[in-house]
Amino acid sequence: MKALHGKALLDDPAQNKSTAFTREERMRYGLQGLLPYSVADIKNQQQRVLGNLRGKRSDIEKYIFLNSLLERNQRLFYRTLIDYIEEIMPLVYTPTVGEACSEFAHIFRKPQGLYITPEDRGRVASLLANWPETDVRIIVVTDGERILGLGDLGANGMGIPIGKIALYVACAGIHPAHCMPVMLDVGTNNQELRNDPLYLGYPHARLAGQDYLSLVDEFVQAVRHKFPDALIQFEDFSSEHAFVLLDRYHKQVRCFNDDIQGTAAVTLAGVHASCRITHKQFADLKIMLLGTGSAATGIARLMLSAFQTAGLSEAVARARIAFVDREGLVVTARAKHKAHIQPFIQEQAPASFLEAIERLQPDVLIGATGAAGAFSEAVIHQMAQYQERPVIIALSNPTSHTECTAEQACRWSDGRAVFASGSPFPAVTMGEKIFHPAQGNNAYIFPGIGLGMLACRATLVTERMFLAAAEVLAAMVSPEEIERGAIYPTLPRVREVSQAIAIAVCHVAQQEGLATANLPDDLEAYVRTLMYEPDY
Ligand SMILES: O=C([O-])CC(=O)C(=O)O
Ligand SMILES: [Mg+2]
Repeated sequence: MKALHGKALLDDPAQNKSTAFTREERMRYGLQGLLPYSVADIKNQQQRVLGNLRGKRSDIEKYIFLNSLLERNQRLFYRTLIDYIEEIMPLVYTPTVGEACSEFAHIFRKPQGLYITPEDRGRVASLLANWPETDVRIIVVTDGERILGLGDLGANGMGIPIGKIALYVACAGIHPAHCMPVMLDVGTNNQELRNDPLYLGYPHARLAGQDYLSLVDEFVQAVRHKFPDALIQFEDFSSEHAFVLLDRYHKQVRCFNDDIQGTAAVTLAGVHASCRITHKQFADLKIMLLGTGSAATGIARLMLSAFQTAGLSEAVARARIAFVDREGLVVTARAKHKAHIQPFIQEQAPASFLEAIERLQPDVLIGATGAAGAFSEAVIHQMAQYQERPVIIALSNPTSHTECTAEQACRWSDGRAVFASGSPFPAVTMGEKIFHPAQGNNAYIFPGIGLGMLACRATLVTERMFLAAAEVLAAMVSPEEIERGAIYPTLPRVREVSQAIAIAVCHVAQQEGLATANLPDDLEAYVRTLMYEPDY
């Protein structure tokens, strides 16, 4: 790290300690006179941060405040995020990050991350060379076409890679200097954005076809060249591009798609854990998925492998997974199907959503539609009619797009639903009982995958790593959490979860012959040494 002095030191977010510089440091670094008298410590500074934060009237103001803290004092930001994760994660991630993306061009303060546009074709490598860090290990990239459940937000989607990177640091202890958020700003088809005089992105229709693919290719190749140890996380692409890009790169480059694979692993973990509440065998479950996008398809694919691992034949496993969309059960009789769900289409008579629940009587209902309210009262009733403890997982983000709220799932099932959701919900009180809904967000998975990849330097990310991550996560749900009806650990345990997932990733990488790092026997201690603990 460059040795800075005086005002430049106070202006560097990675090195700034502000009022916590000691008298001795103030003398050594030419800071005398530049700070008020009192010497604070990080705990003391945290109290000031929390006071200011809690005084803000709206979540978006809190987001802006926290983001400027990150730009002033990285260690204080991360220390506070880690120590108060239940309070602060929803402000830097879902749901607030959704609003922050929608408002991105209006609340913009200071550039963060790397932007690549079609005008940079042919010189993407030189853009990467402008990045101030040299040892990049984690890249989160989006093209902004499907931001959470909010659709095409163009370059406003930069909020997502920034938020995901904050979670890599807070939830898995990846050092901030190893992380790079990237916006592949290929334009937007959101006319309203393009008409906004304050819009900051490339103000044209989206690149398509070969023009699009060749720009992504150039980016991926430039990363390989400039940052050969980096893992690329694809985030919030349209489903179509998500599958095309994953197919194109996953056997060549260290990469994964979080919406397909991360969401699948977190969901699989929740389904596994739910069996401890419902007292069912995993291999006996029937799963119904609402939605046919990247998340739903990713879940079906991973679930299929998990069922086979549990001993089912491929045919039997397939028959346990049903898709429903706007038109009802997805069956062969219907005219057109998306290629990626082809393997899961059932040979059955058509049925509406409610009829499909009646006919198939699924144990688990999973929503990944982006369609608010898709789990209506009638749907939850129908699930509760056939299952003593229906498992309802409403994945869509942000909260405004959730399939149903925790309160709805609880009330409409007479308190019997086992519920989890992508965005957080507060506890629900019903009579004497308090329900603690768990958050089934890929934040429990991707940070640990990244940490594991950083530890073992595997050349590729594989499905077995996500299966292992799901098993680890499910096994970490404590008896007390299960007792409370939760199918995920509480958020303050997320660093412990990420560490365990990282170790599992190392094991899989070794078994699959993909690890290139020399790993010591005591992986637990080793992984812990890699985890950044922000402090002065
Ligand atoms: O960002 C999140 O909270 C989960 C996610 O990947 C998505 O909804 O696209
Ligand atoms: Mg996403």
